[in-house]
This record gives sequence, C-alpha cells and structure tokens, in this order.
Amino acid sequence: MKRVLVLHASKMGATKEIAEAIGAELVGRGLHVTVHDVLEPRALDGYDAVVLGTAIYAGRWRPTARRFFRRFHRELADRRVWLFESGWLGPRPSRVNPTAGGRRRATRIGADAPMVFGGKLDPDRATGFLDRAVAKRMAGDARDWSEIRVWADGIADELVRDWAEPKTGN
Ligand SMILES: Cc1cc2nc3c(=O)[nH]c(=O)nc-3n(C[C@H](O)[C@H](O)[C@H](O)COP(=O)(O)O)c2cc1C
Repeated sequence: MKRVLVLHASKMGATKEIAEAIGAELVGRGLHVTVHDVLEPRALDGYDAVVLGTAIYAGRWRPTARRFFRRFHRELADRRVWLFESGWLGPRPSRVNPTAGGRRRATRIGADAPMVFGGKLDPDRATGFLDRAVAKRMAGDARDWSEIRVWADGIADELVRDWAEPKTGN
C-alpha cells in the first residue's frame, strides 16, 4: 500500500490543524496517511508522497521546515511532493503569493510552488512579546476549510490516478 506523509511546521497550532484536515481528507479518499510534526521523521523511506506545510513568520518558513528541507531535499526530489504555507490574515488579499524561499525550494525539488492558505492568530496561544503584540492586533482565523479540502482532494485525485493498478483483461 502506498503511503503519504503529511508534515507540519507550526508554532501556534494553526498550520498543524490544516495538516490534520488535509490528512483526514486523504484518508477519506482511501489513502494511507501519517500526519507528523516536521521534526519527527528520521527518514522518508516507506513514504511515496509528502505534503509539507509551514507557517510563515516574517516572510520565512519556520526554522524546523527549513532544516527539514535542507536535510531531505534529495529524498523529496525523488517523490511526489506538495507544499503549503499558512499566513495571511484578515480579508482575503486579491493575490496571495508564496514566499520567495518557498518558490525556490519548490523549484529545487521539481514541485509546484507552495499553495498559500489563510492563517490564524489567537492571542491566547501566542508566547513572547512580538507574537503576543501581533496576535492581539491581528487576531482572527482566515483558514478556509473548504478551500483546504478542495486542495487535498486535488492531491488525492493525482495520487489515485498515478497509483492506479494497470488495467488488465482488455
Ligand atoms: C510575529 C508574527 C509574524 C508573522 N509574519 C507573517 C508573515 O510574514 N507573513 C504571513 O503571511 N503571515 C505572518 N504571520 C501570521 C502567521 O503565519 C499565521 O498566523 C499562521 O497561521 C500561524 O501559524 P501557526 O499557528 O501554525 O504557527 C505572522 C504572525 C506573527 C505572530
């Protein structure tokens, strides 16, 4: 059975919840899925596809996601990989661009540029002066669960098609 690894690099939990929703959608489509913090994997052996999501802080991927990518970029280049970033808050901007670092990493492994989802800021989850100050000013939840499910469904469509058993008996 082919396996999908869904990884999240989250500081306050919003990106982790997006990764869990993606994982649940893929499971609903009959795929074998593991959802983990990006810190966990010691190797990617046994996983045929990877979905990697990171929160964006100050225009950059989380340090744990950057480290993961540095360590595993060769293994990622050998697999189907989808990337997503979670960041913007408030009303949906007319155009949302992935970070420059995210685009560069995607190119390096032959993946599409990261999908960008809205994020969430909850002052109760923020620690540290800066995070608390920003979270108070920009508190809100811009995640669009149907958009997230549709994106995950697109991944499932591609994987199911790629992994379909060759037809016999014609
Ligand atoms: C200090 C701070 C800086 C942030 N910088 C950015 C940013 O540069 N771009 C962006 O899109 N979102 C930014 N955000 C919003 C977060 O990325 C967003 O709230 C995200 O969903 C948090 O994910 P997490 O809960 O998984 O850590 C920032 C938030 C804080 C608190």
